[in-house]
Amino acid sequence: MAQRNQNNSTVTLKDRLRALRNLPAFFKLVWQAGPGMMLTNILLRFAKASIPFLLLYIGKLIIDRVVQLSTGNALFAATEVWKLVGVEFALAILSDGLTRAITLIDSLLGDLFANHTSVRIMQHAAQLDLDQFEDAVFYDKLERARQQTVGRTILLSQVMSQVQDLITIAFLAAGLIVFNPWLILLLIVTILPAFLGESYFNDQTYALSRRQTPQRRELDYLRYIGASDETAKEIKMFSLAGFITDRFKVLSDKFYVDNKRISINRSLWGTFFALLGSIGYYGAYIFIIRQTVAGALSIGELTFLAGSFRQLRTLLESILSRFTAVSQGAIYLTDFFDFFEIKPKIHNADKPRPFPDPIITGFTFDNVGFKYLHTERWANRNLNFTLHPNEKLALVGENGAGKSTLVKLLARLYDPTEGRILLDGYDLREYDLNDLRKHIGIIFQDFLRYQMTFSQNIAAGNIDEQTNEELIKRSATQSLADELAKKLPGGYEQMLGRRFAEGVELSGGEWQKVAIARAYMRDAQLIILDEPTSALDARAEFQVFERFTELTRGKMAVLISHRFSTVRMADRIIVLDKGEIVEIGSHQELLKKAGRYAELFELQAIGYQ
Ligand SMILES: Nc1ncnc2c1ncn2[C@@H]1O[C@H](COP(=O)(O)OP(=O)(O)OP(=O)(O)O)[C@@H](O)[C@H]1O
Repeated sequence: MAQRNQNNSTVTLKDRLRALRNLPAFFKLVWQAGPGMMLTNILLRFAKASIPFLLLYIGKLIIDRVVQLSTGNALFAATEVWKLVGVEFALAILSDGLTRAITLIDSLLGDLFANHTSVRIMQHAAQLDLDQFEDAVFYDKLERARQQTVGRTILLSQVMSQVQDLITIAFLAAGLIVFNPWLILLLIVTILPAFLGESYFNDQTYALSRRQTPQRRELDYLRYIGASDETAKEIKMFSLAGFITDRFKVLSDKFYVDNKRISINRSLWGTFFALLGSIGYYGAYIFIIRQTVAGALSIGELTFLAGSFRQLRTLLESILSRFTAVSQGAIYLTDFFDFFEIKPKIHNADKPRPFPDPIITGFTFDNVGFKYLHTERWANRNLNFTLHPNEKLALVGENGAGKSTLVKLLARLYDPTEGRILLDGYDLREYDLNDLRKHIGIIFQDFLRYQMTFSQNIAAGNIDEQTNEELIKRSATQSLADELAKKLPGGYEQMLGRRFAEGVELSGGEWQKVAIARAYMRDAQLIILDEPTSALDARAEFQVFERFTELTRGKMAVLISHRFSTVRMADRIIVLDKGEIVEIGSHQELLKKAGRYAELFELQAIGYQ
């Protein structure tokens, strides 16, 4: 793919020409979106390309015959003129029909292309790593790629029209060359300034649009927090609406001013260049008239040549300005293809090791350390421990101690920055990523509240089983969500959330029960619960964990919780501080040790008194 310096927003002619190399890949995508339609489009455009020349030529024949008939010099019958008029009429109708058919197919193909590429973007985004989603540069690329799905459909008709116009020009130019090749030169000289002006302003627009990407994302974000069901509560209570709309206004006004400056310049220069074009045309026109008056041309030839010249001018002008638009489109395409060039760092081993079922020795952290992208601080460091089969491990520590990071490493959402995690003695990276994830059931503290049905919210834990009502019901029963379903008017088919019609909003704890059911949807060997019970009332949490212990018997489990009543149920507890393990042992052992755990435990006990 054409590459360009990401930090440099100015575009050279070389960049433009290089960007044209994106076109074959682009057309391949269009072809994949709708092969039949693309072929029809090409054929129709070929047919349409020949019509302007035919119309002019038949016009010339008609005029010459009419002149001869009117001066009484005709050597043919008057009906011949009517036949020609009939042919011209048929061609005019055909031309109109072709234009409509082409426009229709362009727009249908455009829709297909937009759908096809949106799906491709979603598929590709799904393969990428979590840390790529946490990177602003990545979001800029994603945003630009998304813009291309709709924006580029116009490129398709532009390139096709370009080819069509080139064919029409070839026909018309052949006629002019026979008469006087200098006219063609005159034509090009008068049009060139317009072309250069057009390309200059396109460069400016593109550079501006690139510079504006982060602000455009900010505008989208402001639009979202300014008016959405998830944000309305807080925005109202903190009276943030004014703050948000002011920021929106400042940004959008700046957009407006920047765009206005370019648009005005473009339109002033455009007027001047159009004037040059008109001077060229009338120069040629005068020349043709003089030739006709001198008797070197017939009246029919006069109309044919003047018509050809006028049409050529329009066509050349649009071809040249379209060239800048096409190369511009091709440059935007670089952004689109750049997005597909982003490859996940976390991927499958070439020959993955078969996943152990059952796991024999467990997961071993061997001096594991991890730093998030673009940060200098270690979120986890010097982690050395083994999670044994059948073991229930709890992670405790203050906010930011590195608990969630540890479980994300375990699930290979990130790979360690140093050290390694072993599963049954082999690096986690040697196993198939899908196998690993299939054997892990994980519920995050910031789990998703899908604006879908109750049943789909649970099936999300194992979407292959989305029609397995029995499994869904059993999982719901295990997480106490089943009682909730009984209270909902739509039962398991109840739409949840407020975003769509007839949706019912749940309380924080109710959502957690639904989310926990997802963990039971798969027969995972390791279940991780990252604080999903924080909003449950004391009785519900006790019941959830009582069942959890029962249901995960024979399995490995990792729990993150700030409630010691829950934590103490674990076989072993790891106490983390600033990313490192400070203590490890059972509840009793750690209490006896009278260290950090005992201190935190005491603090909570005092709080409950
Ligand atoms: N996506 C991220 N990018 C950069 N830094 C992060 C990211 N997620 C977490 N951190 C940082 O890593 C450190 C550990 O965070 P982590 O979420 O693992 O803590 P935690 O112990 O789970 O905290 P809590 O109890 O508040 O959930 C924190 O200092 C946090 O700021």
